[in-house]
Amino acid sequence: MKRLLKNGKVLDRTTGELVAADVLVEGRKVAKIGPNLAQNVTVDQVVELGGKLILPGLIDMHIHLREPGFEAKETIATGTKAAARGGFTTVACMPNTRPVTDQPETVRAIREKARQGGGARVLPIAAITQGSQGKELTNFAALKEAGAVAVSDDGVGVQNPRVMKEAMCQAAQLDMPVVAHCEEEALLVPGACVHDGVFAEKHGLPGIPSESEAIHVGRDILLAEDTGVHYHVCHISAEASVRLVREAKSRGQRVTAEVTPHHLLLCEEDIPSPDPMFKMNPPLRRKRDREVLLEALKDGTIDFIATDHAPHTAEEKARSMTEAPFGIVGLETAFPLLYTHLVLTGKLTLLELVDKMSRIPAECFGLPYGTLEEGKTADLTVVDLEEEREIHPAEFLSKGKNTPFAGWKGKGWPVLTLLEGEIVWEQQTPGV
Ligand SMILES: NC(=O)N[C@@H](CC(=O)O)C(=O)O
Ligand SMILES: [Zn+2]
Ligand SMILES: [Zn+2]
Repeated sequence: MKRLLKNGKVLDRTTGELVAADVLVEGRKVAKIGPNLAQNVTVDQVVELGGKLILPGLIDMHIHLREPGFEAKETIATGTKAAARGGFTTVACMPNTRPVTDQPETVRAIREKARQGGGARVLPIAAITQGSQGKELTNFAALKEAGAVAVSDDGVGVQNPRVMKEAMCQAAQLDMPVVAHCEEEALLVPGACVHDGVFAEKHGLPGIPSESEAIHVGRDILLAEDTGVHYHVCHISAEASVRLVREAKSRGQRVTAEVTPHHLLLCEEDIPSPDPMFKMNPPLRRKRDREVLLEALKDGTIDFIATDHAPHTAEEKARSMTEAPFGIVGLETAFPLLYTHLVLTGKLTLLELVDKMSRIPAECFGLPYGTLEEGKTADLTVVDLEEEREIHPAEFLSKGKNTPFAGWKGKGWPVLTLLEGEIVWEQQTPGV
């Protein structure tokens, strides 16, 4: 199958400018990129792009697909469709399912289901400890052999430093990244649901202090130092955590970090009222933290963006601020939100944003995706940079409608997504 994406634009990596180009897809690969390719080839299908932007398929190294066990929140089928609609072609899913992804069979089952569902490439992340209980390590070698790309107990922090140290030693031997949800439970109070700051104070809500994150970041950097492990910090949110990662990187330690769109765009001051749509872990922190996260993303201290797409049911999110589960969805809004609020405002260049959502996560995890190049896998996302649209959660393909961004307007909507040369999502009616 030969497919020509005609009259598109691509990002010139040397100038950062948009240049007119066609992309010829042959089978699973990008065969050619250049102007007016139509003159020289016969193809099976021509897709007219009308000047829209062709990007490498986006990569999200932190999402929750909820299957097995929590299919009311999301399934592999709905989550990967949501990914495709958001322009993501590769997603890494966290192991806090039921059962927890702590067995090779579960890893294989997720990969098999994802292959059938077909919306996006799914890379399972397996648990560090059995049941993510923080006690007994899982069998990293067997999990890797089954296809796990990393280990994480996301959802909870590994409380015992001895367990974490042993995990790092074993992961280093197998060259598996240790992906850490950083949270020290000894610093938490029951019912803690928002940052321990002005909003918590105003509404009399129990707060989550920044140190509960940073103390694990610091601890883990120390523990990882002599092991040579690739240590990755999930959803970094606090200034102190950023400072610790920066120091580790300055010594050449193999530490990476991700930040979510919501921590880049929102802070505690933006929470209108005690509304569980603004409840996520880690919480929205101070304005100062948000500014530091953006600076750190720009200067490379924070490597890339991951959504932490965390779907929950309407019923669960209708509970009170202390009772509702943590987490918000992100796959279907990440690119337009960040394009509109970081690129169009001049805080990041388009090339920076795209790299931090494709090339860099791929490089950090050694994946052969994330760039638009001849000869590479044809994972592609076409984006409309012009049309402004409003976010309507009812239109999400994800089962989760839990977003604090409902009603926000933006540009930069993905309109066409190709996975290994096949169209996996295409926008039908404008405005949907
Ligand atoms: N981030 C969240 O608020 N929630 C995540 C868990 C997690 O990522 O720690 C979830 O699984 O719902
Ligand atoms: Zn987490
Ligand atoms: Zn998560």
